[in-house]
Amino acid sequence: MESVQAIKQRFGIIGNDPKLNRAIEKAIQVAPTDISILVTGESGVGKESIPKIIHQLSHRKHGKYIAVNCGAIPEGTIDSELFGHEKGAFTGATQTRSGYFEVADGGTIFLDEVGELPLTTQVRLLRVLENGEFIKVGSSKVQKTDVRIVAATNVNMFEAIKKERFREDLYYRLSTIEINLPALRERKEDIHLLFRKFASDFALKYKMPTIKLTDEAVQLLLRYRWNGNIRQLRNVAEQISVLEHNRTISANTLQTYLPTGAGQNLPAIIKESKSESDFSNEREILYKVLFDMKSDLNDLKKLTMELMKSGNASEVQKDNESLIQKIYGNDDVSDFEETVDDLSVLAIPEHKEELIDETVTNSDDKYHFAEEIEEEETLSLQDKELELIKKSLERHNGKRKLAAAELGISERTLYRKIKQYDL
Ligand SMILES: Nc1ncnc2c1ncn2[C@@H]1O[C@H](COP(=O)(O)OP(=O)(O)OP(=O)(O)O)[C@@H](O)[C@H]1O
Repeated sequence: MESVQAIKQRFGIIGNDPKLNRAIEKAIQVAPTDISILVTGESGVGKESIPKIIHQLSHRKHGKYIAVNCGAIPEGTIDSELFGHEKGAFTGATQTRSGYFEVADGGTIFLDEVGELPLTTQVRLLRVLENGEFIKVGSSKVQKTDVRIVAATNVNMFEAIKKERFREDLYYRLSTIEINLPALRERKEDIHLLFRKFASDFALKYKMPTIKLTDEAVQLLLRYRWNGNIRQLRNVAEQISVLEHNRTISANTLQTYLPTGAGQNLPAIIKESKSESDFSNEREILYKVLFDMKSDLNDLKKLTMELMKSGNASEVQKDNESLIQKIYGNDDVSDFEETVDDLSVLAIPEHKEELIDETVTNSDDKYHFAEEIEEEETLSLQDKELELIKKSLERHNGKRKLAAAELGISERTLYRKIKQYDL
């Protein structure tokens, strides 16, 4: 059996913390078995290395290893991604497609952010875990697969179970053995070690001398809370490596790279809250309004599509109560039915293609002009959206739930945006 030290070297894992060593040791022990593993720990602690170790040290190492980020796949397509679909199963399913569980037969699937799986997908997953069976979307044929599942989560699963967002039976089936990775703030000894490693990597990458922290800066580094864990430490090391001319970094300089939100354990410079939601100047408020409008517009688009499909306002209202509540606020929701009283206005024009053709041929210049303007606006809105999301996450110390509530979007949408913007 390979030693913990050898594994750390092989997988580029830095640190000597006993809890980290124990987690790696557990991964080595469980690898030869087919037991389902749940890797737990805050975001950015390095959970992704555990399934890789397990796969590489198992008899499945010549099989496929597929990592799936369950939070990043839209709810509507996740079943088809995981289990595949039959031709004609839904609009756009022009061909039969194999899902990850079919492709990874004989290998390992890593389900990252498993707590984000929709409940219907959880049922399918439970079946695979129990007897290796699954059914493609749109099919009635039961198929078999032999896949080892390693899942990971950074949310409190008991909370999710209590809120009925996660099935209890699936949780116990997934977490036969749990491997927990400690938060960076619990690994004080490793913080400076990791920082030095990242500083030397970035010096090499950017062909600049390695940055070095003064003793005071090291103390600050150790006191800081690192809510974003190793990912945040790495980002800070990269920013400083690129931006600072003076390669000796003082505590004051380091502090400018550390968000000073509440709970960050800093020699507190506490900002006074200026407004209810703390969007502190007019420009920000304006962006927030734009952001909200964009979100409402997307919600309205979704509702309109559903109305066009079903043609039945009260049915759509019943299925979308929370969305309607969100758009119409505390106003009487009968506004909604009034608004959509005349459904004919929503009918899709029968000669859609012809209409589009006309636009292109009759007013070619106008068409291109409109296209360019739209692109520019979209781009700048995207920047603002990114800026707002960053600010909100900073303000809430990386807590997505609070940031999503402040931004008025769902946690899933926020999660996708974090991945999209690589935050
Ligand atoms: N011990 C370590 N040594 C060196 N780099 C590490 C270590 N642990 C994590 N990293 C680096 O930190 C970053 C975050 O790690 P990773 O993506 O595995 O975190 P995670 O816990 O899976 O986060 P999330 O829950 O957000 O997916 C990666 O760039 C990874 O390479």
